[in-house]
Amino acid sequence: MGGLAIGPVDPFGPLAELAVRRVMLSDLVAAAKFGTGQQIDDPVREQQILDAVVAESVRRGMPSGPPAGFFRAQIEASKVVQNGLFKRWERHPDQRPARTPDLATEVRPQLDLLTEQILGQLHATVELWRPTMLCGIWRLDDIVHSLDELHRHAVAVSLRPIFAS
Ligand SMILES: C=C(O[C@@H]1C=C(C(=O)O)C=C[C@H]1O)C(=O)O
Repeated sequence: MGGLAIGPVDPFGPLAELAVRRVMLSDLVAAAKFGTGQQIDDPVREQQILDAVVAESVRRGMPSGPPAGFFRAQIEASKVVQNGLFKRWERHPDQRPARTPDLATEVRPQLDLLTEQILGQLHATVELWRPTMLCGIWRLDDIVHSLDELHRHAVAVSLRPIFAS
């Protein structure tokens, strides 16, 4: 997972790291859609993801509410990045991606793999969940210091469900 500095004692560290990776993958999603004129929002795909998350949580014998909430936050965060990058690329054509990755064959399979890994980490931390949030003790600053403002904001959105306020 490359160089992200998260304390080894933090049980939510791997989950946070996966959420950051999903946020960063949104750049590829945005490039795929920008290059083909596709809409950012895909409610059908979102519902498929949430339905699969609920089904897999039930299959694993976990409550499905927190996982669904966590994935809703991941989807919101992805759209923060995609909307931000679309605006950036419209304003600055020189910053547009050089390549248009294929959403179905290249990008979504990576998202699907992260979904499985995130569900695994949610399962691994199930004993630590609280009624309203999954209280984390890791340092957000350590994860996001190298990111630009847009991606920092998106990470904050993605981690709201596990960030103790
Ligand atoms: C990431 C995508 O874009 C949006 C965000 C989604 C997500 O984060 O999983 C799903 C559907 C889209 O509304 C995508 O289309 O795959």
